Amino acid sequence: VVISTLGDLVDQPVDFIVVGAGAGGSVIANRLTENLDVSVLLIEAGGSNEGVLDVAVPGLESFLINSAWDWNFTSTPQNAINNRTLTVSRGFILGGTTSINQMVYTRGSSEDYDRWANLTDDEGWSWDNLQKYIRKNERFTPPVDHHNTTGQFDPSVHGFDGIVSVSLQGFPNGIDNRTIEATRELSAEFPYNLDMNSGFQLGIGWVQATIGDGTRSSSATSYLAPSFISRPNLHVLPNTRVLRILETEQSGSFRMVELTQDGASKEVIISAGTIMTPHILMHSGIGDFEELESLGIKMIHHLPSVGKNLTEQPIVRNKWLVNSTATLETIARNDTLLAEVTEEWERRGMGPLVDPPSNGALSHPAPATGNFLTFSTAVSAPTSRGTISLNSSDPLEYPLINFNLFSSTFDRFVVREAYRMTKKFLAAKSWDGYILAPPTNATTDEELDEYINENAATENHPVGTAAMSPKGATYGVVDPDLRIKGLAGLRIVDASVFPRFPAAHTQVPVYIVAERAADLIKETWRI
Ligand SMILES: Cc1cc2nc3c(=O)[nH]c(=O)nc-3n(C[C@H](O)[C@H](O)[C@H](O)COP(=O)(O)OP(=O)(O)OC[C@H]3O[C@@H](n4cnc5c(N)ncnc54)[C@H](O)[C@@H]3O)c2cc1C
Repeated sequence: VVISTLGDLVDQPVDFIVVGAGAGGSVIANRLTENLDVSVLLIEAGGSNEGVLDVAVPGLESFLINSAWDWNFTSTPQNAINNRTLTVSRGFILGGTTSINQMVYTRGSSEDYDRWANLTDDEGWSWDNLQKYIRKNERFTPPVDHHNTTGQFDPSVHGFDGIVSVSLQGFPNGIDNRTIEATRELSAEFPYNLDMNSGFQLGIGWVQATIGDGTRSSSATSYLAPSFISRPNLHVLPNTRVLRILETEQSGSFRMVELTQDGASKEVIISAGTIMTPHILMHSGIGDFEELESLGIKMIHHLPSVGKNLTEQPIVRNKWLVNSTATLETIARNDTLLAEVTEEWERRGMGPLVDPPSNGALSHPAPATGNFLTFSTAVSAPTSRGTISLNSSDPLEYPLINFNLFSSTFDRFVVREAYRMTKKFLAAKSWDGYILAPPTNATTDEELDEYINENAATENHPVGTAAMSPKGATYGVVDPDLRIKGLAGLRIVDASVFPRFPAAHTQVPVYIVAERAADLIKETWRI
């Protein structure tokens, strides 16, 4: 049930308070309230997703960046890329960042999760042991154009009964055949991969996205769908920002959030995401004492790893000029055409807006001239590490976000070599007559570095600022069961707990973590 103030809560206190209704928090709120005897208060800083057209229409995703549904953070100047500051988008709305993201569905490789199991000393995080959670999350559905998908994915590795809809593209793209042809011609270096979500993801294949019937499937439309959000034991409080978590009378036990008089009788679960989770912790006195002391924040629990290990994927969006007008720039530049395709989506649920923006950029504003093939190169498992820190004791002020992008020379090497590989791929015969000009004439390492410095951005996939480590380790923020080290009543369930990247986009890994976390919480409380 959606409530507008805490005063609407009648049966206090609730069993659990969940902070943040994004990928992690929505899963926890849903799974814990499957048992009608368990009550949950889910608090979200942003507003409702109901009726927001740009959120629902996959192809309009770029209109959400820097909108009212974005926290609109900015990074600190990044030394390695000419001291540029970078836009940091995070969803400020029910569904969190799953309501504004690009919807690409990738899990990462089996080795990524097996590495998590090693790093945390907990076999429960291995690829094999997480399979049931992958299935609980995923509902693979036919694409909206009902084209024949045989040979475009491997049904044996997918879940068909989960909650978040996933589908292949629902509108043909001008580069589809050229791309598949190129994997045939250059199969040694660019092999066709039937399904990148099998646990082995090298190669080129068809994109899968969190879309059902041509509409975004976010954690709000899935885990908080009407049949769930109407549960009498689930209280959803939007438009409410949590400033701090408060200690109860019993020292070392955290079961209150600032704003409430009566806290949670069992646990508070923080799911505010990689940027805001450490922010809330530090303002609550949980962090590096030296840093907290310098800001005059009351120190409660010394945990120096809070806010450290910030890991982000650098990306360069390489725009190749093409000999075609059938790309998204044509729509983005023409308001009448944009209105037409939006109407087609609203009337029939069809057309070019049923897929995430790709092949060109439906960017806002569109480039004045030219049509482009955007061939992005990113470091999916970067080695640079940054920090989230505070520069004020005011919890309403945004934290300092320093990715330290390219502080590791390895990451830069990867982006340079990846760009060189895009050139090889686009030299296949299937692209003849299509490519008109490269994004840059740079060829040497030095020239490419300058191109990277001017064009690198982030994938908006920050992770790792409240990382898991083995039970008893003197580093890390949470144990492998996601409880904060040394404290009672507090768990973290979001992308901040990743000890390292799965080499993937990040929503699915968060869903997987949260599905397992819900079981861990149920086990603890036998509910
Ligand atoms: C532009 C963009 C494109 C992306 N594209 C993809 C993609 O294609 N595929 C993919 O897999 N991933 C993508 N991602 C990333 C993915 O969506 C996130 O990694 C994922 O949603 C993170 O989940 P989370 O639970 O950690 O945090 P979030 O989903 O961000 O949820 C955190 C929630 O907590 C709320 N919150 C924060 N602070 C407070 C507070 N103090 N009080 C109350 N509530 C608070 C926030 O408003 C938010 O709702 C993209 C992200 C962006 C920004």
